[in-house]
Amino acid sequence: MTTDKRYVLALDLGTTGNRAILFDRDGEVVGQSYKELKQYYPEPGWLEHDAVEIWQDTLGCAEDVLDEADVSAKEVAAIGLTVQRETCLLWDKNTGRPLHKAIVWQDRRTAPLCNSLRRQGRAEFIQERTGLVLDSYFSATKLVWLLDWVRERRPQIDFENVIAGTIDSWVLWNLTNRQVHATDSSNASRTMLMNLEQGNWDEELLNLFGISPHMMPTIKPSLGEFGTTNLFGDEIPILAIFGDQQAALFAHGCDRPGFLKCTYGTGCFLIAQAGNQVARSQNQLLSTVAWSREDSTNYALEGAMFTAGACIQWLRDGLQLIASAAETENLAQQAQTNNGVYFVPALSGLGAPHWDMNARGSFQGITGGVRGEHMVRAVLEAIAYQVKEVVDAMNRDCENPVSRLKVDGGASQNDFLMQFQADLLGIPVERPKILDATAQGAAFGAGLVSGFYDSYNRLIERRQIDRVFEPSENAPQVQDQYQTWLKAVERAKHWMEDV
Ligand SMILES: Nc1ncnc2c1ncn2[C@@H]1O[C@H](COP(=O)(O)OP(=O)(O)O)[C@@H](O)[C@H]1O
Ligand SMILES: O=P(O)(O)OC[C@H](O)CO
Repeated sequence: MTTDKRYVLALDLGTTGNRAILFDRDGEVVGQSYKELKQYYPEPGWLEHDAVEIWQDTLGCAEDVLDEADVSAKEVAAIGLTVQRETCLLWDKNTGRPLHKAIVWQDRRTAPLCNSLRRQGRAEFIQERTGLVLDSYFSATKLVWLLDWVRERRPQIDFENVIAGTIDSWVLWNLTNRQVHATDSSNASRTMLMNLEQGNWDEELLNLFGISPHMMPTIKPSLGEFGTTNLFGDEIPILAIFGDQQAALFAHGCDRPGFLKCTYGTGCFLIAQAGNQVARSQNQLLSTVAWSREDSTNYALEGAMFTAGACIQWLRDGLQLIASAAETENLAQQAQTNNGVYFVPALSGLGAPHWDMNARGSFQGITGGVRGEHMVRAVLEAIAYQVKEVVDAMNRDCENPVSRLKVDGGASQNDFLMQFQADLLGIPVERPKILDATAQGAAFGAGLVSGFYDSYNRLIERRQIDRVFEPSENAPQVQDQYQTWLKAVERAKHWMEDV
């Protein structure tokens, strides 16, 4: 490693927005750039992203952060890429153009296809092969929908030129001047097409979904070589790719069984490290890849909750009840109680532990005295209640009960939410200074592969805690409310009929 290398660049492409962050040798942030991403809702329950916008914003954020920090590509040791998972697209490798907008992980349009596969008795086979619950959350049925759409609307297309991928593959392909069509095993494990035990595309699953193997990216180790980019003035190697939730697990130092974290971003994702053996849940949690190296794979158990920060975004953009996400904290404090209002955050159905694609969001318990701030508070409380459900499921699956919750992500900056979470769980909630653990994990990974960082343990030891929220005297009352919320959840389930 030459000494002119002073930084690692993390590209963190989330659901709500894309960011680029520069980290120095101490693992500290020296600059960042962020751009919110447009969300397209063409029909109820559908959500799309413009993959060209994702790529342009990725490039723009990376250029901005380098410019603003006055850093040249020569000084960047490596790039680490981390992305929203499952969201996928098809593109034409000759023109470089997507054939349709990307279908986002929250999109429910393929629920009927999943239900039909379930009726055909395929759910257990799929879960056994992939570790995943059969659900429209994952990429496989989204790719089926996209392929059908292309066959119908673009019959002239030559399918030999059509390739598929999750957001990491799309951005990597563009970063490398269309040279590298690859993904890493943490992202691949979320497609519902990867054999979890073997770490390769499963032929039977590709057949089942009618996906031709030539379309699929090569699966590589998360920590390893993904090619280089010369788009910033000099060659920079891309040395790590992770799904964003797995990147956060890496950043929190959760590299041994018994360690877990919860990221409060667009959705909320509780992930427990399982070590080098696939862990199977008895309680509707997912088995997934945490990350892989050339010679080893780490696995994890995951509770995926689809709507967390997304319902705050909805209060802002949909209901226009608030002007900024940050306002929710004061409003919830001012409200003092939820005034009997409970919110079920099933805006995209329910993930763990219910896996109900047909559930929809609801406010319940509304009476004449309810004001906006009670509804805001109910929304924040709901984020915490669903985490409690998943922690309980994790406790049933694992030997040692969760005794401390390490958190990160945009919504974890909300003090009301974090205190409410500590009260509800009755355990401390630990919030680090750097909330962008997803980006931090990608930077740590790429920096370690390049030799820019020499010790994972030292990086983890250096991370600083911002605040620990201890359960307060309100805990018993908050825990009582949880039972009422569970009642509200039961009423929101199975709302939609299959078409
Ligand atoms: N103070 C806050 N309180 C609650 N939610 C917040 C706050 N600030 C940001 N958020 C939510 O955090 C989410 C963005 O977090 P981030 O970790 O960047 O998500 P992603 O990686 O999914 O794009 C948004 O959905 C936003 O509504
Ligand atoms: O955009 P985030 O950070 O909420 O993460 C999305 C997840 O990766 C979806 O599985």
